[in-house]
Amino acid sequence: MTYGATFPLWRKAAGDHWPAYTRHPFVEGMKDGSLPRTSFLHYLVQDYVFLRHFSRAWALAVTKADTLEEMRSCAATVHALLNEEIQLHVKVCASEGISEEALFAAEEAPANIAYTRYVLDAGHSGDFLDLLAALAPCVLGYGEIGARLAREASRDTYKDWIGTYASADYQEACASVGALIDSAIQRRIGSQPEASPRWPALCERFRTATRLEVGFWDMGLHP
Ligand SMILES: Cc1ncc(C[n+]2csc(CCO)c2C)c(N)n1
Repeated sequence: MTYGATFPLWRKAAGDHWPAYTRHPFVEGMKDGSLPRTSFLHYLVQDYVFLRHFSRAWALAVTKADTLEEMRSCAATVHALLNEEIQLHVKVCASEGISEEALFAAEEAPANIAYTRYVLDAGHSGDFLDLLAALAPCVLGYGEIGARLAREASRDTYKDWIGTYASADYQEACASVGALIDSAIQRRIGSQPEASPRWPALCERFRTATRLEVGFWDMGLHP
């Protein structure tokens, strides 16, 4: 999956942290069905909390955008997160006897706090590009993981999760976030972004968010 021109460059700059995230033992456990259900449910409850804060970060992106088109794209993501992606968590947890009230009241794990507050700070202390670089690993990494697991999964245990991120809808959302990043980069630092003095800091944002994704899977695996 390339999802545009910028993402493959950022992914390469993240080095070994990228496969540590997208091929984490938690992911491989969903692939072969060996991931314990308790780990998955613990992850889902934390992810519900994660999505609330992640929605706030995309809402911050609306305020950091320069054009109406950028604003629309970020606002559409806020809508999809709050009204669609969170619903999957509510549904799966309900079927396991975890109520929405319990989800809302869940205590946020330190790795979870670290990740979302890092992304929010990237937006508060930086501009639209800093924020997009911190948001990108989450959105596009799950697109990559979903597409690969749909091809390689050997068990159906986690097929709903895999199906969500492998779906044409989600893959299209990734393509449009990739296009949003490319046009935002072009608009602010031009067609040779790697030559921009801002480039190393943007790669660093992406790399750090990728490391925080690894920490999130670790947290899921060892509740
Ligand atoms: C820890 C963690 N990382 C990534 C995602 C995936 N994700 C988060 S928001 C979003 C939609 C657009 O931003 C997607 C796909 C997740 N659920 N939990």
